[in-house]
Formats: sequence, structure tokens, C-alpha cells
Amino acid sequence: MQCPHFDAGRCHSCTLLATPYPTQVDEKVAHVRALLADERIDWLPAVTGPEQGFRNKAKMVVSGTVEEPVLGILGSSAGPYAGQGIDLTDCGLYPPALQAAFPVLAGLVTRARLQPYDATSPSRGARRRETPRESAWRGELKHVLVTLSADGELMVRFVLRSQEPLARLRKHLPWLLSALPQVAVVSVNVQPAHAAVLEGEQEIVLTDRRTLPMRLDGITLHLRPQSFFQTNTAVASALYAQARAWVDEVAPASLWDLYCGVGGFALHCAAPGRAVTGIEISAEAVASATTTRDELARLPEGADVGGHDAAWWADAVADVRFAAGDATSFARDGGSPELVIVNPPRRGIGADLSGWLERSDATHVLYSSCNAVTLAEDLARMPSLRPTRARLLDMFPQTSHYEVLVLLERS
Ligand SMILES: C[S@@+](CC[C@H](N)C(=O)[O-])C[C@H]1O[C@@H](n2cnc3c(N)ncnc32)[C@H](O)[C@@H]1O
Repeated sequence: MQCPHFDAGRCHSCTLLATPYPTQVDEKVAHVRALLADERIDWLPAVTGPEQGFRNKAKMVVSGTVEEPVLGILGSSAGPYAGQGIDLTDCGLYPPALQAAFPVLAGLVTRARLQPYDATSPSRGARRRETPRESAWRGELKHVLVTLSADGELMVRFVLRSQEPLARLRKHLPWLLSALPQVAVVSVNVQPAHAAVLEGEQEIVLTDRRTLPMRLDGITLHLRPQSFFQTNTAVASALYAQARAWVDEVAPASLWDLYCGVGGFALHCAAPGRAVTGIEISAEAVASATTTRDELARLPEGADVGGHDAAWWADAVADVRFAAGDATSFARDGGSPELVIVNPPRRGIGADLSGWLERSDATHVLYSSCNAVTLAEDLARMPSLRPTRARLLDMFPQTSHYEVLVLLERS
């Protein structure tokens, strides 16, 4: 694949662009197999999706001016583009529906006079001080975050330094909704700190609709602005389908989904007679998961979701619950199910939760990881749980990242 931004040294994200795609996948498989280094694992063929246009979410830094905003990234501090705004609205990782939304969003920046935040140059007076106050930096709009659903709807979030532009944004919202009728949810996130943090804690939803329905092959998840969702919708669908197939083979009567996010694993693995508990640190994500569960509990007669009818689903989700909390603390406090699913951030589950799983009564663990290095470290801490089956899912083509799902069985 060719990319003008990569070739010119403006963007360095897609480190494998020059490698033919089948070779990328072979190298990722070799990487994870070498890390897990267990000849007894039955490896299924890797799952791949589209090689480009697969990202369902854009995290655009806004730079430039009110009249000419630039949506993309800031050039890395070491190179020739240091601190410069780089327009990435034509990035090949974004599907056409996201690319088409960017110029309209840039138009809103101009109409609502959302001054792009200037992260590089504090005002003159402040420059003399060693650590300028936050108010010394100019501008308000830090990022625009856009999520595209499988049905072409959009969730748009404006990350602002303060609520100062809020009234102007509200005033021009009708213009945005008529220019981009596919926008379902618009919100403002307030991130006051001058720090390399994407978003802050406070979220103000401006639209009547508060969730973006993300229809997968089986189930429609309801995403809220602050809840995590997997980057690649097609591969996420395959990930949940694979998890469900392995869980159904084990057929546990009780299951925990730790780090459950909006409930993708928990809800795909629900079944009549199976008690499912999802635990997640983000209360917003828990609210999203609960919305989807409640919707599945009340499907209209004649509905078919993932090959099951309304009565089956009412039974299946009757014993599904989600709660906000820390995964490790929950595990320490709450007995032990037959099967535990874990899908942690890149840092992995760590020594405490690995140790707890090693000593628990769970007969099976399903570990979904986006970082095989921490996965291998965690597995080494659980010698009684033997990896039996595994599958790489290429969630992030053109980069060295990937997702891997491993089924562990107590020996
Ligand atoms: C890789 S995401 C997986 C989400 C979900 N399983 C899915 O399929 O979309 C990791 C999730 O772990 C959550 N998380 C981070 N730290 C946590 C903790 N200490 N306890 C519970 N959840 C945590 C994050 O908020 C995020 O939703």
C-alpha cells in the first residue's frame, strides 16, 4: 500500500505499509507463536478483514486556525514537521464515510468559531515562566473524535479545554445535523489540563440520542461517548463469534467477563441457564452494556438475533449482570465461576489477577489480548492453566499490532 503521508515522513503510524499484507499476517503469527512457545497449542488460521478503511474511530487533533482548521496529528517532536498540524483527513485507514465527514466537521469549527487549541506556544507573557498556567495556551478545541457504526451512523465528540464555546456549538448544532444527517450523537468532552491526554472526565451530550447502535453480526451494542469499543468492526465481530463458539463447547454454567467494556464478550456468550457477570472500570461502558442487555430481554416477538428468537434471548439474559469496578478486586471478593474471560488493556492482567486465576476454581480462561508480550508474561504466571487453542485476529493491518484469543484449560 502507498501513503503520501508515510512516504513524506509526516506520519509514522503504519510501520508495515511496505510489507505485502499476507507477509504482515505471517510475521504476526510467527511473532505470537514464538512468544507463547507451546507446541501443544492448536492454532486456528488467522482472521483477517479489510486491509484499509477498517478503522471505525478517528481521533483527530485539531490545529490550524478557525478559518482553516487542520484535522489530523501534530508532527512528532523530533522530525522536520515538529509541532506542525498535519492534515490526515485522507488517511487510508479511515472508511470513506469517515473521510466524508471530516470537511463538514471542519466547516462547523469555522461556523461555531471553535478556536483550535495551540499546544505548542503559550502566550508571550507566559513563555518567560518555566511552567505556564493552562490559561496561557491559546485556543479551545483540542480533538474531534468520530466513531462510525456499521450502519453508517456517526458519534461526534468535541474535546474542549473549557465550556466557553459550548453555547456556540449548541447554536450551530442544527446546521451540523442537517449537513450530516447520519450524525446520531454529538457530545462535548472537557479536558482542561495541558497534558498529552486525549479526553477528560466531564462529558456533555448535546443530542437527544445518547448512544450509537453498533450492529455486529449477532448483537447490536449501544456505545456511549466514553465507552471503549474495538477499533475494527469486522474483526471484532469475528472475535466475539470465536469466543462464543469456544465458550459454547465448554458450556459453563457460570462465566465472568472481566474488563467487559460495552459487554461484547458477555452478551455474545450468554445462554439460557448460564450466569454471566461483566465487570468494567468505566461506569459509562457498564451503562452501555446494560442498555444492550435490556434490549435483548425485550426483543419483539418474531425477532431473530444471532440465530435465536426473543424467548431464547429473554432466558439467556435473565441471569446476565454488569457492574462497575476493578477486575482484580472483584475477583478477590467474589467466589469463582467455571469460566473467566479477560480482555485487558495493553498492560495485561498483571501478577495479582494471574495469581488469583491460577489458584481459582475456574476450569477455563479465555484471554483476549492486544499485546502478546504481556499475554505471555501473564500466562507464565498461570502454569496450571494450559493454553489449548489460539487464534490471531488482525485488528490493526499495516501496523505490527494484532489481537490474539487464547483458550486455557486447567490441567
Ligand atoms: C481492551 S478493552 C476491552 C473491552 C471489551 N472487552 C470489548 O470487547 O470491547 C479493556 C477495557 O478494560 C477496562 N479497564 C481498564 N482497567 C480496568 C480495571 N482495572 N478493571 C476493570 N476494567 C478495566 C477499560 O475501560 C476497557 O473498557
